[in-house]
Amino acid sequence: MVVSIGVFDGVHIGHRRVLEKLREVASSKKMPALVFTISHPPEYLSPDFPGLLLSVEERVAILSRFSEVVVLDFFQIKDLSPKEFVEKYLPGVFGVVVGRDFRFGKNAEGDTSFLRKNGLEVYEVPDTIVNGKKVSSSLIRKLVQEGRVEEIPPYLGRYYEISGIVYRDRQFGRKLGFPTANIDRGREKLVNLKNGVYLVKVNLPNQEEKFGVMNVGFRPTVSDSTHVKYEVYILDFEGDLYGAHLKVEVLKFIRPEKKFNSIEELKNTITQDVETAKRLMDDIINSKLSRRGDGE
Ligand SMILES: Cc1cc2nc3c(=O)[nH]c(=O)nc-3n(C[C@H](O)[C@H](O)[C@H](O)COP(=O)(O)O)c2cc1C
Ligand SMILES: Nc1ncnc2c1ncn2[C@@H]1O[C@H](COP(=O)(O)OP(=O)(O)O)[C@@H](O)[C@H]1O
Repeated sequence: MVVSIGVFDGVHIGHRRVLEKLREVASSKKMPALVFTISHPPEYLSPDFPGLLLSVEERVAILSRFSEVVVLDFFQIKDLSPKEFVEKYLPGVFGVVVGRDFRFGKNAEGDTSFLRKNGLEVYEVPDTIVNGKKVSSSLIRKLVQEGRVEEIPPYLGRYYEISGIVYRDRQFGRKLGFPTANIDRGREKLVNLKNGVYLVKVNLPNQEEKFGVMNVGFRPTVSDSTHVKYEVYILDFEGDLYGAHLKVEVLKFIRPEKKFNSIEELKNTITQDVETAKRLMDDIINSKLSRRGDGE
């Protein structure tokens, strides 16, 4: 068997190169491939850690498109010596495909030379560089936190996406004329987008895709909560989404969140946000159509 080991948070294009190499080595050796994904990075324990890009379930769902996947609980492996790690997880393994600087075990004492000494073939995949920068989960987390979502696709390989179950709230949105699906992102500590309004594309449970406007933040006009809320007003949609699982691609930052002096001002601004979103949506649709017209 050939394995890959790492956190793989985000499953970005650098991770994808490692996964492609894993598949290539496994098929050339006619061996099965397996990814060990470590539930959390060591930085998770630091108070400064901004949060994961994906929940472990979301990550496993993406990794499963490339290979069989097994989750290693970080809290169970973090104190193993390199020798204990190899004995416990790598018996019978032929080779290991990892990124550069791969470390494992207690105090990150294990490295690729330790693996080689223990008879394993090691395939090290070089760093992936985009725009002169090394692609990394921490670089993408920073772009998410700064709301720079349009800059994310070259590193992540797709737009940043949030997902979760739609929950019921106090139903003020529909009174305002803009019902919003509130998304519960789950219990995991996930990175938060900068507070503000975004153009998004929503994947509905029936696989239909709709554009929308998402507000991320505390809703200072109507609440004094400090819990970050994710809520989406879906364009050209009517229906009940309570309990549904939504995936939301975050395409563009529109404006920061504001505290308005009246509900009327809030309502007028949301009306403008919807106009802005419709214009941007038309631009996206037209640019796709014209690209198709170029005969690509
Ligand atoms: C496009 C959009 C932009 C929003 N912008 C703001 C904002 O700048 N400030 C704010 O306090 N609330 C903002 N909100 C949140 C509204 O206050 C919230 O949707 C409304 O109070 C309904 O809340 P409910 O989910 O509790 O029913 C925005 C909502 C949407 C859909
Ligand atoms: N265009 C739409 N965009 C988002 N949600 C909608 C839309 N039309 C209907 N809904 C439904 O309305 C609910 C949101 O209404 P809202 O009054 O904001 O209530 P709540 O405070 O419970 O979120 C959504 O969860 C969904 O079920």
